[in-house]
Amino acid sequence: MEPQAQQALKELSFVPPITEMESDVLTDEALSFILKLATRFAHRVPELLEAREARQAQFDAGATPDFLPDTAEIRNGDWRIRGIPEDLQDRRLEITGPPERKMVINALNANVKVFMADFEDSFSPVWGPVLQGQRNLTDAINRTISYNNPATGKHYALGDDPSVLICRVRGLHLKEKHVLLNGTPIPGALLDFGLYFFRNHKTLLENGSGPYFYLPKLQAHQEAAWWNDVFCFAEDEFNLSRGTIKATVLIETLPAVFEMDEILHALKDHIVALNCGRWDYIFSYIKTFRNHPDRVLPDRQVVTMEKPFLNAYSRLLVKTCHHRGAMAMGGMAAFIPSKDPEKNAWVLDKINADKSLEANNGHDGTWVAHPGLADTAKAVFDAALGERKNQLDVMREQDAPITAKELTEPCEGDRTEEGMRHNIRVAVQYIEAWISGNGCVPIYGLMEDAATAEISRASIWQWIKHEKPLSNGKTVTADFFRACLAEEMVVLKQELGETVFNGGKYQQAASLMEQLTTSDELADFLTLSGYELLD
Ligand SMILES: CC(=O)SCCNC(=O)CCNC(=O)[C@H](O)C(C)(C)COP(=O)(O)OP(=O)(O)OC[C@H]1O[C@@H](n2cnc3c(N)ncnc32)[C@H](O)[C@@H]1OP(=O)(O)O
Ligand SMILES: O=CC(=O)O
Ligand SMILES: [Mg+2]
Repeated sequence: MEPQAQQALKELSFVPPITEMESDVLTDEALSFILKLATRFAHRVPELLEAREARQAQFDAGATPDFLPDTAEIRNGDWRIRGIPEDLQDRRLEITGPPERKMVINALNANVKVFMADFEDSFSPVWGPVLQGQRNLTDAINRTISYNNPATGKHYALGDDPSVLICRVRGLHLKEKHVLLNGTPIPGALLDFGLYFFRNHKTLLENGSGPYFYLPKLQAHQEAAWWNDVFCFAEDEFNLSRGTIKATVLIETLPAVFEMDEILHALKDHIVALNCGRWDYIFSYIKTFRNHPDRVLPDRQVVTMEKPFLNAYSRLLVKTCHHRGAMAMGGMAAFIPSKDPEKNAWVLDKINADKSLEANNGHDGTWVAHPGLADTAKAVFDAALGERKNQLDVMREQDAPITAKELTEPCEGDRTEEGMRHNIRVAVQYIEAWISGNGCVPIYGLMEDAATAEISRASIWQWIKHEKPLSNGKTVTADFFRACLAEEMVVLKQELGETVFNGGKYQQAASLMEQLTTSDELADFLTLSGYELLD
């Protein structure tokens, strides 16, 4: 064993210890690289997270987010990002999904340009699947991936022209409790990044692609600078030229929308795009304004991209990106196909409307959650782009300036008892799935993942906090919520059937939901308490 690898095994520890079965992914050489990353960068993450808290304390005291006075020079400066590789020039349609074996093959074969393999919102980071996800992606990159479905006998293999692969790593708030550096769990983001980069960068580059990443849930440009340091270190370590790693940053927190120029600037050698992660963004609006009674959101169903604060976010993202030569990706409509043809036609109409709004705002591409939506979404962007690969040329100067007031506009709409009860059933079912190891599930015809479920549970917390009246005159209190939760558990048992209900972790999910919803402080992420319940 190389001396460096021996060192890695001394300083990193594993709980439980690495098994023979895991040593194909956790090789000595891979661990040596993870150790270098963790030693150099892990200690800066708590500082970044503390800065988030300090900022939130100001919002809690009544401040509202705004553009930063100290970085006006960056916003006013004349600079552009380094550039966009050929295989990322056309991103009109991207499919997303957790890195499960069948899903990876289906996504790479779908009628899309890019597959975002997701270790974040749609993934429950159980240790085994974290490692299996890495194996699946490496097999996909090596073009050796295949899968036999034992239930149907169907064989899955890659087609001739797989889509471009981008890996979304975990957010900075999530630790990987199975890997410790001097006794402290390392950031999940560093493990996901380190393994994917180490295992695949060479083959990706030989295949004419590259190590491409989606970075989720950033709240400040200092976090982008941290990622830039990680990327520079990784490139230097493997003698790769600056800018080999390419990143797309999700703008999915309210503070980050005020720092888009700064984020692009901090990562300018590496960044190629920003993306409107609308679900986390809505969740972040709730979190940021948790103490602001005038900014309590209505029923989740009415908070659509047509609402002024969300439309302003999409338009400002397009404008900022195009000004700097970066692509502006749209986000996810949560609808998924239905087996009922009439319902499915309705779903496709919704997809068409949502994607048309994005294309008209100037986005260069968008996301779908399911291959059955790909043709519809792609047709919208095909029509908008014409002969072009993207619409980087669209500047929409008529949008200037988009103000802080527009971005933080209160959102009109009803708060209903049915909306609240619906949120309870969705959140309980999603939490149950997540703590059982499944990060993305269809519930009542919608794709639910960590970001969408956060909205469901945080909305109720906010309604309780501000004792909001519902459209039927009742007031939302903790006791009222508890009574509704008990009743909705009975409904869920009926809907799911006794066998599924009793065989699942629904009681555990309900008690986590109760704890999250009635606590004095709004918990940062449901996945933090959820992770304590995971293997
Ligand atoms: C807020 C955000 O962050 S959005 C991004 C994160 N969220 C996601 O990535 C959602 C990804 N989507 C999914 O996980 C799934 O579509 C779900 C869970 C919503 C529904 O999945 P299923 O219940 O399996 O759907 P369904 O039964 O209709 O699937 C039909 C086929 O499509 C495949 N499929 C469904 N979604 C996807 C996908 N996203 N990528 C690739 N294939 C998919 C299924 O594997 C299945 O394949 P098969 O016919 O070969 O067996
Ligand atoms: O990650 C995407 C989102 O909408 O959240
Ligand atoms: Mg998200």
